[in-house]
Amino acid sequence: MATQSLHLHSSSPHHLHHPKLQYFPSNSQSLKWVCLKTNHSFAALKMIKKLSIFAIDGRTSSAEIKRKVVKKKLGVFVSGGGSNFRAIHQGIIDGDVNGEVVVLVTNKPDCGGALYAKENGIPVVVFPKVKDASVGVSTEDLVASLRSFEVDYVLLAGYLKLIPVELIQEYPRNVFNIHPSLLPAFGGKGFYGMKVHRAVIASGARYSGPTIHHVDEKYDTGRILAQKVVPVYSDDTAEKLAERVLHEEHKLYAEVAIALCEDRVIWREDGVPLIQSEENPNIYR
Ligand SMILES: Nc1nc2c(c(=O)[nH]1)N[C@@H](CN(C=O)c1ccc(C(=O)N[C@@H](CCC(=O)O)C(=O)O)cc1)CN2
Ligand SMILES: NCC(=O)N[C@@H]1O[C@H](COP(=O)([O-])[O-])[C@@H](O)[C@H]1O
Repeated sequence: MATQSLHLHSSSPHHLHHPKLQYFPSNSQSLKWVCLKTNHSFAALKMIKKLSIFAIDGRTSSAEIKRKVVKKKLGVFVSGGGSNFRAIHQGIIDGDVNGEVVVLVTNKPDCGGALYAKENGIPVVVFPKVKDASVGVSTEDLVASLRSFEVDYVLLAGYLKLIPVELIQEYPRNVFNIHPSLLPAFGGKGFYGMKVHRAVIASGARYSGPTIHHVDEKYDTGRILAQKVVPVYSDDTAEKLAERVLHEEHKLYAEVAIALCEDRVIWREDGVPLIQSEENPNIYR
């Protein structure tokens, strides 16, 4: 593979024109890093700015480069089995998600997600306090705890309690949730777990699917970031539909986690979050 030096030019005030930052792409996939001469490469420039100045011996792939970027710290909230949490964690283990789960928060300290966290050495925080028990933290202590873990993003994954406004104010654009229907349909207070799928089937809807959205003060009213359509069949039970939707949830949340950890979630002027394409930074969805 021919090697080429990377001369960085940006209209940003932080010119990154460093003759010593030589990047020798080792495969065609890395070529996108070469000739960053337009504003659209600013995301890539930010990525590179985080890298130390280092010589690349020509064997380093862009995936290895990504791994040298500082990992994002994730705080995951669960109330049940935690299969979405495990899907995100598997994405980290596989090297696809450039992050780490630094804390698991739950209102059910014995749930499957909490047990998985303990088995994997991930600290568990109980919120809100369990009734009539000393276990659990206050809202103030929860926020302080997330800050102490230096959490960058809060990901709700089957968490069944209302996130307090104090946390949302502390993390104004950094809390996301997955819901098992195509919001705004079948969302809000009372719509969680199998209740959602039963309502979808009872309505006669022909399509359902997961939604990942920004979290605001109310249940399921935050702006939508990502969705995937799943067919609803005439003979579907709530359990069969739940299984079909959950399969797509795992893929969608891993995709969103990858984008978040690569700073590829961009906010439109009207407040809608978009995912910037990894292949072409001019494309958003
Ligand atoms: N501030 C926010 N908090 C939470 C949101 C949100 O969008 N904003 N999303 C929920 C997750 N969720 C749907 O995606 C959801 C979870 C739970 C409920 C609900 O009605 N809960 C019951 C209590 C259930 C229980 O304790 O077992 C209730 O509040 O009466 C609706 C939607 C997470 N938090
Ligand atoms: N309204 C919130 C809600 O219903 N969330 C849903 O709870 C399930 C948790 O499964 P998991 O614990 O295996 O990830 C998921 O289907 C998620 O969409």
